[in-house]
Amino acid sequence: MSFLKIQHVKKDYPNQKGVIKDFSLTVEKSALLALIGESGSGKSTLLKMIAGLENKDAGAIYVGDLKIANPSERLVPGYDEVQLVYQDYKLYPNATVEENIARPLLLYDKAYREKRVKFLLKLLKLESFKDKLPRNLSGGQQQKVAIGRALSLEPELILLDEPFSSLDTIQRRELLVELKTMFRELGVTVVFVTHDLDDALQLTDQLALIKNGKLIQRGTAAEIFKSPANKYAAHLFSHLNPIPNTKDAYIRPSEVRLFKTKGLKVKVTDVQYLIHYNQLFVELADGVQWRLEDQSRVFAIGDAVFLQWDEEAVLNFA
Ligand SMILES: Nc1ncnc2c1ncn2[C@@H]1O[C@H](COP(=O)(O)OP(=O)(O)OP(=O)(O)O)[C@@H](O)[C@H]1O
Repeated sequence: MSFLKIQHVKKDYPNQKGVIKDFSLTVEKSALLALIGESGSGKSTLLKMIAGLENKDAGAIYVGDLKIANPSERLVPGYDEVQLVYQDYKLYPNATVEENIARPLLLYDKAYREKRVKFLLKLLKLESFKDKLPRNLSGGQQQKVAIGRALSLEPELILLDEPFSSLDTIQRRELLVELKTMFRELGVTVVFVTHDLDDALQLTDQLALIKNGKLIQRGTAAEIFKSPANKYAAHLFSHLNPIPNTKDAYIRPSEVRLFKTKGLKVKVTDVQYLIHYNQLFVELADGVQWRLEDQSRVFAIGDAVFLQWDEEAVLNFA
């Protein structure tokens, strides 16, 4: 059953119309969903509206049975049930890790507070850092404390707005894998905003693609890879080679087979050594540039390569 329901939400800013355009999306309870879109597509605005921290112009948002009101309708904006964590989420600099996580629980019973904080420190593997100040932690540990603080009030929905973008790739990937296990254990529902498909796939394979304030496609990574709704969705997964003499048809580099004879003849203009294959930059007869994957690393600059692919692999957007 749907847990988060976003129904026909619209948003204009005074100087920017159509930031969110008739946006509808549902997310199941305990699901982890990545909301992917390029910069300025409206991701942060949407998350803030889900958290009740930004006014919507139209539509409705429900978290379970809770109808999210606009901040203009409430004395204190936001909800304990929905926690938003973003990159600049500030920890209290002069409070320890333990105190930072306990802070939202100050009004709760002491025994409950201590039990909850102990549970979260263990869950986040921060027990041995509990007496440290944020500045003495790594970036990844600081983000875990921020997540611990967001989890302290037992929210049902966690919204992550690119909170890990300041971390290096290795730290970020490790943290995402760790968080995935933790979120699953807790059964909390998560919407993770990112513009990076690789990051999204570390946490989940449930994707929603947003462009210019509109939902482009919703599905698993495999579904969207196989049947992308448009060129934008297809392009998130890989480079697209335009097929000559077609209106809007493309083939992915990974779908093109390379031969020394027979097929479409192209010439190698550059070779790039990548981890799993050599990336070839090639030129077709009419000057069109393509990229190819040379798995056996046999072709060099100046070589002629002959290409073949299956018709079923062609992506047609005409
Ligand atoms: N408070 C605001 N007032 C006016 N315009 C805003 C405001 N917040 C965002 N915008 C504009 O709305 C559009 C969507 O912004 P938003 O931050 O939601 O996008 P985003 O997809 O999260 O982008 P990014 O990935 O860069 O954070 C942008 O064009 C932005 O300039």
